[in-house]
Amino acid sequence: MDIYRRVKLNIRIPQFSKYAMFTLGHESIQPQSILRIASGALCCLVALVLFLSSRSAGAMPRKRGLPYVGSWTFFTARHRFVTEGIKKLGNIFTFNVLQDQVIVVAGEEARQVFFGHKEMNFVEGYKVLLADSPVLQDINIKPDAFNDMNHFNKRLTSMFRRERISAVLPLMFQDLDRFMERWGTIGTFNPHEDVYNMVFQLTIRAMSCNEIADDFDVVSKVTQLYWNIEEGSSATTVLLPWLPSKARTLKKESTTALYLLFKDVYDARFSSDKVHSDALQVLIDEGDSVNDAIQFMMSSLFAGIVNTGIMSAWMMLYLLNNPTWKAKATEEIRSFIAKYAKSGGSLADQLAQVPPGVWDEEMPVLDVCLRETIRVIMSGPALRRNFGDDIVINGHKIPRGAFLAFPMASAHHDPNIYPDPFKWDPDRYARNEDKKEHWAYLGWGTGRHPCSGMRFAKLEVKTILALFLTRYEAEIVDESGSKVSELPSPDRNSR
Ligand code: HEM
Repeated sequence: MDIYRRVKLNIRIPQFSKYAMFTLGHESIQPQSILRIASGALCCLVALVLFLSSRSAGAMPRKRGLPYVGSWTFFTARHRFVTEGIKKLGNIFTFNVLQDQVIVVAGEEARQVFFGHKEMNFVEGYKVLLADSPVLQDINIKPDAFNDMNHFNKRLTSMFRRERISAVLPLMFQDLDRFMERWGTIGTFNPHEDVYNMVFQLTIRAMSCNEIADDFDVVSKVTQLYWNIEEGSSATTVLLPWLPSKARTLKKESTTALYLLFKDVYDARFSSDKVHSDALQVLIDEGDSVNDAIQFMMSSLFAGIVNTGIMSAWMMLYLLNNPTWKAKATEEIRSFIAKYAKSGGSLADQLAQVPPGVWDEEMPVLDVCLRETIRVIMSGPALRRNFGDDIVINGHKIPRGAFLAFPMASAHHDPNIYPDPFKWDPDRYARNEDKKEHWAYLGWGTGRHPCSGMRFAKLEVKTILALFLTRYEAEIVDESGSKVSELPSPDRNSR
């Protein structure tokens, strides 16, 4: 049996002042100062007419942006841009990004169309307005069959078959064990770094290849390339794709480096007789070409890591800050160890003996804690593009080709659905608060695009928390080492 260890979690406090100042300085002041430079009463009159016409009956309220590029803030502080827009302009408003129209919609009626209508195109919405997932075409390589989301979802299903999870679960616990060993028996760590890194490790283990997952240094290299690519998707790279920039060059170089790293592993497999049983082998066995296999491994990193990392880190913090729920969660895990871990070993070995079906379906306490963590934390907008005919939402026409943004916060933080919405309270599901309106809970998506990685994401979060809670006594401290009794709010505007 492992000895208990003590660890202090060092949490990073977000810099709110930066965002507050930005609110005043950018979106609202800038258009007025331009008017002032143009000077005079005529301009003021024009502004007044524009303002009044945008509010007249039937016209969709409009949030004005900068000349030519449109609403830059949508890319730099998306959550604030959207929630302030709804507060000022109501449950539908529009703005421009270059020549494209984006329409923000909120409310129950909007949810039905946004998530349920067959012409609301998921891939186009994210591709154009987010553009952060690397595709091989960016580096002039053509995948063979990996052309759409269906292909990716089909391969994810193969990865998450129960027999595959049974095979990979012990390796995931070995990874976590090795990772936590590096903390020693006492010390501090930052969950927003170390927990993300654990998620990287688990994702690479389950969805790429053992050659990389076995070597922490190579995993770190992949992690660095991942963040380079993420940073290469800034407002500038999305809005001004023709503008040469350091970020874009770094993104291209990192995508190439990631491709070559995966390709070396793929090629080495063919010159060796060793039998493998990892995700890459599943892809090879399913007949994927080298480029399709690499595109899958790259996409799985970008589909899964950020959300899973954020939710695992915040769930750890919420549990440590709520002794009652922490005790319930720890008890739940211990009861399964007692029931299933017959052959002993380290805590990691014992947890690996709990069957996949139990992780999937029989952990109501961890499930409800994760559900609540996602509700509180997930606030940014989901994105779509209308690929069908014009449709009507909230009394306004959504033209064919328009982009749509639906802020998750408009459901998750609506006090009429979830009273005291920023309070972390897993008991609210026993009170059926999430059943008050249709599709009031969106944490795993709904309608036509529910999350296809949900089962694996839940497994990752639970394995990290299970080993952590049973192994450590922990408290939360700030950067100066003082105990924190109230958690800071998440930085909702970071990408
Ligand atoms: C805690 C972690 C996660 C959360 C909270 C989460 C949440 C979501 C949400 C809300 C959506 C719907 C987005 C929309 O409607 O615009 C979604 C879709 C999706 N997620 Fe996740 N996700 C997580 C982890 C993962 C992982 C680990 C993977 C795979 C490796 C994954 C793969 C996907 C895919 C492929 C879709 C699109 C499905 C489709 O279009 O059919 N997710 N996820």
